[in-house]
Amino acid sequence: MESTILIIDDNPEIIRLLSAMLRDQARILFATSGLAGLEIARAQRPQLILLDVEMKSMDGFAVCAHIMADPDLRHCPVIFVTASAASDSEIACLDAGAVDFITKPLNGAVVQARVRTHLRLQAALASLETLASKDGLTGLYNRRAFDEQFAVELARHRRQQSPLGLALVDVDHFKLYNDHYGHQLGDECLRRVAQALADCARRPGELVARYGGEEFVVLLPNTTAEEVQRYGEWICQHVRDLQLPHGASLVAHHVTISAGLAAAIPRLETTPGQMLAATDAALYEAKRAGRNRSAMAASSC
Ligand SMILES: Nc1nc2c(ncn2[C@@H]2O[C@H](COP(=O)(O)OP(=O)(O)OP(=O)(O)O)[C@@H](O)[C@H]2O)c(=O)[nH]1
Repeated sequence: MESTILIIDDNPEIIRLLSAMLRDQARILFATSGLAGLEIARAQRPQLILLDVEMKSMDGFAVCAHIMADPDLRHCPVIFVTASAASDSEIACLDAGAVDFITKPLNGAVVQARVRTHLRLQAALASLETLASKDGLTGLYNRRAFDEQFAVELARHRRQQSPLGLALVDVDHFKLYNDHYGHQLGDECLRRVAQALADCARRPGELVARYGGEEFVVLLPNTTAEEVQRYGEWICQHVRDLQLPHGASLVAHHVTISAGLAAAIPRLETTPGQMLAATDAALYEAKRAGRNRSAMAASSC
């Protein structure tokens, strides 16, 4: 994927020069003021920002402070472009959160080398982040990523007093599936169920994760109890519709799932652990009632 670099400088001549130096390395965006630059950065999420220090209305340090304070932007590396080569000005740039700085007059080879290094580092970091947040077998988010997002969403729904839905999904008689078909086909079955759950996540913000083993968890933002109940029925049907043979199942001839469901407008004292426990109890109830179905948590969280 081609990288994107945002140049923020109030001197169009510098923008033209930098663009000419870097156009073979990345897609170039530019802004001639700090405010416009921040807007473009939020909308386009560039891989690197080249930021002029000495701008008139909002200087580079102020822009950098906004970038560092924004959770969506602070991972984007900033290289300051400055006319001053004095060491206290270098230190000020690095202290402000920049990863590097380039001094004027601009030297094409130096600019290209520094930018290349930071784009490489950024790409390596992005693939490490993917590795750290995704489950290797299914490609879904892993439990760590889910736990992080769940905490964020719970706090947001508490603030906005809107209902947050949660589903805990378990493949029925999966031990028997493994015993019958072998571990490799068991893995393939988990991939197919994971894909089916991912296909059912259609609303913005819905997050499907592998919770562990043959268990999956789904976060359903702004979803009422009735909607969560319908969602539960829908995913059970969707997995039934896959018609994956399960010759050893005690409930059907094909692979089925059970789902525990909960929805709550979080109170001040509601914790992720409480909501998960309520959902887990509902999953237990769905299993107890015969599997191949969903059940709603009885208690409000
Ligand atoms: N193939 C495969 N099997 C896994 C994986 N992770 C966990 N399992 C298996 O999933 C099975 C889960 O078994 P149980 O917890 O007894 O659940 P179950 O057989 O589905 O029974 P119920 O949930 O009560 O319907 C175990 O046999 C695990 O070895 C995996 O990544 N791949």
